[in-house]
Amino acid sequence: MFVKKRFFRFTKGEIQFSTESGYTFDAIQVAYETYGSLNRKKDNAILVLHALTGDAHAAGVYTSRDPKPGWWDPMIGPGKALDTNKYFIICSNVLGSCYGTTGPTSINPKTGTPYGTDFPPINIRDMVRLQKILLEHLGINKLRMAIGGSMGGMQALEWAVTFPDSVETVVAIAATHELSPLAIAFNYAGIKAIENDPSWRNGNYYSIGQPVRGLSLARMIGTLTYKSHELFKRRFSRNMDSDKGLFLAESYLEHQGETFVNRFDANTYLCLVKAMNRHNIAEPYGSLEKALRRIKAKVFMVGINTDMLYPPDELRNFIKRLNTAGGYGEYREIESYQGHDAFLVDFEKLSPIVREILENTHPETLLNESPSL
Ligand SMILES: CC(=O)SCCNC(=O)CCNC(=O)[C@H](O)C(C)(C)COP(=O)(O)OP(=O)(O)OC[C@H]1O[C@@H](n2cnc3c(N)ncnc32)[C@H](O)[C@@H]1OP(=O)(O)O
Ligand SMILES: N[C@@H](CCO)C(=O)O
Repeated sequence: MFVKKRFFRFTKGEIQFSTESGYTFDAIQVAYETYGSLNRKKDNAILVLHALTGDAHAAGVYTSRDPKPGWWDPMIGPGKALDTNKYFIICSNVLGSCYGTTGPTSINPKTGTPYGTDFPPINIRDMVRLQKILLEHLGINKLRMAIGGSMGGMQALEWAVTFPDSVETVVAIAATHELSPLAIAFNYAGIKAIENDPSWRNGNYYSIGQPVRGLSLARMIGTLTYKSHELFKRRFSRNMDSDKGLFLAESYLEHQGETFVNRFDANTYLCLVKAMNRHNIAEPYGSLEKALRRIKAKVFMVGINTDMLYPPDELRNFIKRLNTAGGYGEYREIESYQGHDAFLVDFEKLSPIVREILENTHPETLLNESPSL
C-alpha cells in the first residue's frame, strides 16, 4: 500500500487555536496520513493515535525506494484488523512533536527561530483538540473509533471525554486516564538526564547541536520501562558482546540511545513527556466521576500483563469506575513477554482483539458503500 504524507496548515486569522495554558499560535501545521476511503455518509472514519515518539506514518510505504512500513502496518490495510476496504483511517502527528506537526523544532513566526523552550506547555487535551480541527477540515463529524496505545491510548480516552458526541468507540491499549506516580518518576529521570547535560543550554542548542548524551540516556531509561524482565532474559541472557566488552543488555541500551538521538529532538522529548505527566482527564470537571459521566462512547481497554508503566489492574479499575459511573466499559488483556511495547510488536495478539471489538460494535458491513474521496 503506497501512502502520502499530507499537511494541513492554518493561521490564527482562519482558525484560532490556543493551548489550555493560554498560548495562541499564529500558525499551525498538522502532518497526517490517511488510508482507505471516506464513504458518502462520512461515517466510517477511525482515528489512530500514536505514542510518545511515533509519527503520522502508521501504515503503508511511501515509495518502493523508501520502503519503511508504518509503525502499525500489520494492523492497517485491506483485510487487516483496521480494514481499509471498510474504514477510512486517519493518523496525525501530535501537537508538540518533531515529525511535521508544529512543535518545539518548528520556526516560531514571532522570532524566526525554533520555538525551543518557548513552545508552550501542552497537554493531551490540546493534542486532541487539534485533531478535532483536522477532522472537521476533512469533513468528519463523528468517528467510528479512536484507538491508540500508550500516549495514543491516553488521547483516545480524552476523545471520549472532551468530544463525547464525536466518537462511538474508544480503544485504549496499554494506557489509562493518568500516569502512575512510578511512570511520572521514570519520565522525571529522563527529564533530568536531558536538563543536566551541559549541551542542553536551557534548550537553546539548535545552532550548536542537541544534548545527545542526555537525550540518549533519557531513551535508555525509557526503553527499560517499555520492555520487561522476561524480554531481557530471553533476548540477552547474561551474554556478552565481546568486541564492545559489554553485556548484550548494555549494548542494546547503547544502541537504543544512539539511534534515538538521530531521529528525535530533546526539547520535543521534554515537551511530550511533560504533557503525559501532567495529563488528567478529570481536571476540567472537578472529579474523575464527573469526567466519566460525560463519556458516551463504548470504551475498551487492553492491558498487557507485563506492562510496568500501565499495569493491568489500573486499566481494570478504570473500567470498573466507568461502569459504576453509568458508562460502557470492557477490559481485554494481552499476554506477552514484550512489556509495554507489546502494542507495537505483538500484532498477532492485538489484531484479533481489535477485530472482535469492531465486529461487535459495528457489525454492519460498509463494503457496499461507494467511497466519496
Ligand atoms: C519515525 C519512527 O520511526 S517512530 C514510529 C515507530 N516507532 C514507534 O512508535 C516507537 C519507536 N520504536 C520502538 O519503540 C521499538 O523500536 C519498537 C517497539 C517499535 C520495536 O521494538 P523491538 O522489536 O523490541 O525492537 P527494538 O527496537 O527494541 O530492538 C531492535 C534494535 O536493537 C538492536 N539490537 C538488538 N540487540 C542488540 C544488542 N545486544 N546490541 C546492540 N543492538 C542491539 C537491533 O539490531 C535493532 O536495531 P535497529 O532498530 O537499528 O534495526
Ligand atoms: N516505545 C514507544 C512507546 C512509548 O510509550 C515510543 O517510543 O513511542
